[in-house]
Amino acid sequence: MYRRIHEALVHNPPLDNYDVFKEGKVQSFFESQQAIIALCTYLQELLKNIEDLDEKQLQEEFFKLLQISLWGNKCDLSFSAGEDNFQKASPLKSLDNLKPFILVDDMEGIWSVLINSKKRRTSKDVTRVDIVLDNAGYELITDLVLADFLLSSKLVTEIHFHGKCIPWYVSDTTKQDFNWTIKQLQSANNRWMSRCGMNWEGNIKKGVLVYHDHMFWTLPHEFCSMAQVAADLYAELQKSHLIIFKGDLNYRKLTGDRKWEFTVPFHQALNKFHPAPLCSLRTLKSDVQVGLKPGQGDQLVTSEPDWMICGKYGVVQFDASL
Ligand SMILES: O=P(O)(O)OC[C@H]1O[C@](O)(CO)[C@@H](O)[C@@H]1O
Repeated sequence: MYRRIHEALVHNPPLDNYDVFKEGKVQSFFESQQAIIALCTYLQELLKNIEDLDEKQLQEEFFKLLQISLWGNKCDLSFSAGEDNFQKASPLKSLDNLKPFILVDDMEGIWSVLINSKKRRTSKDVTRVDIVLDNAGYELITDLVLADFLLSSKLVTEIHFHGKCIPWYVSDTTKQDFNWTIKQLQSANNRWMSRCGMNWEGNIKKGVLVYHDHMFWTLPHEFCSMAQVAADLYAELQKSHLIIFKGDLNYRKLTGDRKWEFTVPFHQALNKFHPAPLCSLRTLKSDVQVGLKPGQGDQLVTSEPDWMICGKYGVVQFDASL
């Protein structure tokens, strides 16, 4: 459907660049303004003392921002059928209450990759994290905040974002959305927001924050076929130390969208897709889930029949093997 909409527009200049979902995405950004201010303020305060944080404190901050990025995935215009589901509550205050809804928590494994690579790094080495983006609006801000923290803490030296070439699943991020968001922050009437926008623009200019897009992300293939279907993209991802896949649709494509038993290991469901250590930050909106403990899924089926599609639960799921 999204390709059809794109096709209809692309053949009809001057509408060929028109994004029919732009209005919804812009509204989602402005409706989440208080949450965005809270996040930008938190980040700027954190950056003031980032050099003084010890390893434990750095880990705590990383876990917080990773969870913020996970729950940012609740804000999605395809899930809410275009209806209002913006981030209204303060994202930092709600983290403790949301913790019980994380069904798989592999944050420690992700941390090990980052801290070990920081410790091993010489001044010439690059540590690269790739973030395969999902929704624009509030979720994208959470991803940019996480990226800024990773760079500023020197846990990594480069962040590569991957977005969609055409408007997709209503609110998915395109290059236009990415650039628009950074411009909006720069010119915002709030000093912390504008400082974030200026820093991020600076990081783009320095080449440590890079935006990529590729048609593969809007083709129907499961990710285990990437090496054959899009060898160039697979080779690009192989340069990464950690790939973060955001959102439900990416999870479906990681696991081949099959009706797996809940206890099947994530590694098995990836079906040999291992360009680099990878993780998924996803709130559950569709009926595929792997890597649960025995009985965990069955218990939820009984207590909450719509647990897989209601967007209330989340996973931080990691696979290290190559
Ligand atoms: O933006 P996300 O997290 O990828 O969610 C998209 C999901 O929303 C839906 O469009 C509706 O739930 C699913 O088909 C799809 O997997």
